[in-house]
Amino acid sequence: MDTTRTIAIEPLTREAFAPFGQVIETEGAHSYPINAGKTQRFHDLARVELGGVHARPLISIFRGQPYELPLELRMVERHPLGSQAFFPLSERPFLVIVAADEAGTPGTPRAFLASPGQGVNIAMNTWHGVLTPLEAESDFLIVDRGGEGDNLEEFHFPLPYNVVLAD
Ligand SMILES: NC(=O)N[C@@H](O)C(=O)O
Ligand code: NI
Repeated sequence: MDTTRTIAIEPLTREAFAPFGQVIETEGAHSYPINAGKTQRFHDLARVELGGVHARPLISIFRGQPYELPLELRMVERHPLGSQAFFPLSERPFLVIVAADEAGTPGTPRAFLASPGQGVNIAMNTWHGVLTPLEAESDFLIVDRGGEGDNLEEFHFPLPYNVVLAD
Protein backbone atom coordinates (compact mmCIF):
# COMPACT_ATOMS: atom_id res chain seq x y z
CA MET A 1 0.00 0.00 0.00
CA ASP A 2 1.30 3.44 -0.81
CA THR A 3 1.97 5.05 2.57
CA THR A 4 2.61 8.50 1.13
CA ARG A 5 -0.05 10.99 0.09
CA THR A 6 0.17 12.81 -3.24
CA ILE A 7 -0.20 16.53 -3.87
CA ALA A 8 -0.61 17.69 -7.50
CA ILE A 9 1.06 21.02 -8.25
CA GLU A 10 -1.29 23.85 -9.30
CA PRO A 11 -0.54 27.06 -11.21
CA LEU A 12 -0.09 30.08 -8.93
CA THR A 13 -2.91 32.60 -9.28
CA ARG A 14 -4.06 35.47 -7.02
CA GLU A 15 -7.44 33.84 -6.60
CA ALA A 16 -6.19 30.37 -5.68
CA PHE A 17 -3.55 31.77 -3.31
CA ALA A 18 -5.86 34.29 -1.61
CA PRO A 19 -6.53 32.19 1.54
CA PHE A 20 -2.76 32.06 2.19
CA GLY A 21 -1.53 35.54 1.22
CA GLN A 22 -0.94 37.55 -1.90
CA VAL A 23 0.75 36.96 -5.27
CA ILE A 24 3.29 39.69 -6.06
CA GLU A 25 3.15 40.37 -9.79
CA THR A 26 2.63 43.27 -12.18
CA GLU A 27 0.03 41.36 -14.25
CA GLY A 28 -3.39 42.77 -13.34
CA ALA A 29 -1.95 45.05 -10.62
CA HIS A 30 -2.98 48.65 -9.97
CA SER A 31 -0.26 50.95 -11.28
CA TYR A 32 0.30 54.59 -12.09
CA PRO A 33 3.06 56.69 -13.64
CA ILE A 34 5.58 58.57 -11.47
CA ASN A 35 8.84 60.45 -12.15
CA ALA A 36 7.30 62.48 -14.99
CA GLY A 37 6.08 59.30 -16.62
CA LYS A 38 9.51 57.65 -16.78
CA THR A 39 8.52 55.03 -14.16
CA GLN A 40 5.38 52.97 -13.61
CA ARG A 41 4.61 52.24 -9.92
CA PHE A 42 2.87 48.92 -9.36
CA HIS A 43 1.43 49.94 -6.06
CA ASP A 44 0.76 48.16 -2.76
CA LEU A 45 1.01 44.60 -4.06
CA ALA A 46 1.03 42.78 -0.73
CA ARG A 47 0.15 43.22 2.93
CA VAL A 48 3.24 43.17 5.19
CA GLU A 49 2.19 42.05 8.69
CA LEU A 50 4.42 42.78 11.70
CA GLY A 51 3.38 41.56 15.14
CA GLY A 52 4.92 41.18 18.59
CA VAL A 53 7.42 43.31 20.52
CA HIS A 54 9.82 45.71 18.76
CA ALA A 55 8.69 44.38 15.40
CA ARG A 56 10.46 45.77 12.37
CA PRO A 57 10.55 44.78 8.67
CA LEU A 58 13.62 42.91 7.44
CA ILE A 59 14.87 42.91 3.86
CA SER A 60 17.13 39.94 3.11
CA ILE A 61 18.28 37.80 0.20
CA PHE A 62 17.89 34.02 0.36
CA ARG A 63 20.19 32.04 -1.96
CA GLY A 64 18.31 28.74 -2.26
CA GLN A 65 19.52 25.41 -3.60
CA PRO A 66 17.19 23.64 -6.05
CA TYR A 67 14.90 20.75 -5.19
CA GLU A 68 14.05 17.86 -7.49
CA LEU A 69 10.49 16.82 -8.36
CA PRO A 70 8.71 14.78 -7.18
CA LEU A 71 9.33 16.39 -3.81
CA GLU A 72 8.94 14.59 -0.51
CA LEU A 73 7.31 17.05 1.90
CA ARG A 74 7.91 16.15 5.53
CA MET A 75 7.62 19.52 7.29
CA VAL A 76 5.87 22.85 7.11
CA GLU A 77 6.43 25.90 9.30
CA ARG A 78 4.75 29.17 10.13
CA HIS A 79 5.69 32.59 11.48
CA PRO A 80 3.19 33.63 14.17
CA LEU A 81 4.55 37.16 14.41
CA GLY A 82 4.75 38.24 10.79
CA SER A 83 4.24 37.72 7.09
CA GLN A 84 7.03 36.54 4.79
CA ALA A 85 7.44 37.65 1.17
CA PHE A 86 9.57 35.89 -1.46
CA PHE A 87 10.36 37.60 -4.77
CA PRO A 88 12.62 35.74 -7.21
CA LEU A 89 15.64 37.58 -8.61
CA SER A 90 15.76 35.17 -11.56
CA GLU A 91 13.31 33.95 -14.18
CA ARG A 92 13.36 30.42 -12.81
CA PRO A 93 10.24 28.76 -11.40
CA PHE A 94 9.82 27.86 -7.75
CA LEU A 95 7.29 26.01 -5.64
CA VAL A 96 5.12 27.57 -2.95
CA ILE A 97 3.63 25.03 -0.58
CA VAL A 98 1.00 26.22 1.90
CA ALA A 99 -1.68 24.74 4.15
CA ALA A 100 -4.67 25.97 6.08
CA ASP A 101 -4.60 25.65 9.85
CA GLU A 102 -6.86 23.04 11.40
CA ALA A 103 -7.01 23.50 15.19
CA GLY A 104 -3.30 24.25 15.43
CA THR A 105 -1.95 21.77 12.89
CA PRO A 106 -1.75 22.03 9.08
CA GLY A 107 -4.46 20.60 6.87
CA THR A 108 -3.71 19.01 3.51
CA PRO A 109 -1.06 21.15 1.85
CA ARG A 110 -1.41 22.74 -1.58
CA ALA A 111 1.53 23.27 -3.91
CA PHE A 112 1.67 26.15 -6.39
CA LEU A 113 4.14 26.63 -9.23
CA ALA A 114 5.22 30.27 -9.57
CA SER A 115 5.77 31.50 -13.12
CA PRO A 116 8.52 33.98 -14.08
CA GLY A 117 7.68 37.39 -12.59
CA GLN A 118 5.59 36.00 -9.77
CA GLY A 119 6.47 36.20 -6.08
CA VAL A 120 4.37 35.64 -2.98
CA ASN A 121 3.68 37.23 0.37
CA ILE A 122 2.72 34.49 2.83
CA ALA A 123 0.34 35.86 5.43
CA MET A 124 1.26 35.90 9.12
CA ASN A 125 0.86 32.53 10.85
CA THR A 126 0.24 30.64 7.61
CA TRP A 127 1.69 27.13 7.29
CA HIS A 128 4.18 26.89 4.43
CA GLY A 129 7.03 24.82 3.10
CA VAL A 130 10.49 26.35 3.15
CA LEU A 131 11.84 28.17 0.13
CA THR A 132 11.74 25.68 -2.76
CA PRO A 133 13.61 26.78 -5.86
CA LEU A 134 13.62 24.48 -8.89
CA GLU A 135 16.21 23.89 -11.65
CA ALA A 136 19.20 25.82 -10.20
CA GLU A 137 20.54 27.84 -7.26
CA SER A 138 18.33 30.95 -7.09
CA ASP A 139 18.29 34.22 -5.20
CA PHE A 140 15.12 35.69 -3.71
CA LEU A 141 14.43 39.04 -2.11
CA ILE A 142 12.74 38.44 1.24
CA VAL A 143 10.63 40.83 3.31
CA ASP A 144 9.72 39.43 6.71
CA ARG A 145 9.59 40.30 10.38
CA GLY A 146 12.38 40.98 12.86
CA GLY A 147 12.05 41.75 16.55
CA GLU A 148 11.63 39.97 19.84
CA GLY A 149 9.93 36.62 20.35
CA ASP A 150 9.99 33.26 18.63
CA ASN A 151 8.75 33.69 15.08
CA LEU A 152 9.10 30.11 13.90
CA GLU A 153 6.87 27.10 14.52
CA GLU A 154 7.49 23.83 12.67
CA PHE A 155 5.18 20.87 12.08
CA HIS A 156 6.60 17.49 11.04
CA PHE A 157 4.11 15.28 9.22
CA PRO A 158 3.80 11.69 10.51
CA LEU A 159 3.76 10.54 6.87
CA PRO A 160 5.40 12.49 4.02
CA TYR A 161 3.47 13.99 1.11
CA ASN A 162 4.63 13.32 -2.43
CA VAL A 163 4.48 16.58 -4.40
CA VAL A 164 4.19 15.88 -8.12
CA LEU A 165 3.57 17.72 -11.38
CA ALA A 166 -0.10 17.43 -12.38
CA ASP A 167 -0.84 14.96 -15.17
N1 LIG B 1 13.69 30.01 8.18
C1 LIG B 1 13.67 30.93 7.24
O1 LIG B 1 14.12 32.05 7.38
N2 LIG B 1 13.11 30.59 6.04
C2 LIG B 1 11.85 29.99 6.09
O2 LIG B 1 11.02 30.79 6.90
C3 LIG B 1 11.26 29.83 4.76
O3 LIG B 1 10.04 30.01 4.65
O4 LIG B 1 12.04 29.52 3.82
NI1 NI C 1 9.12 30.81 6.32
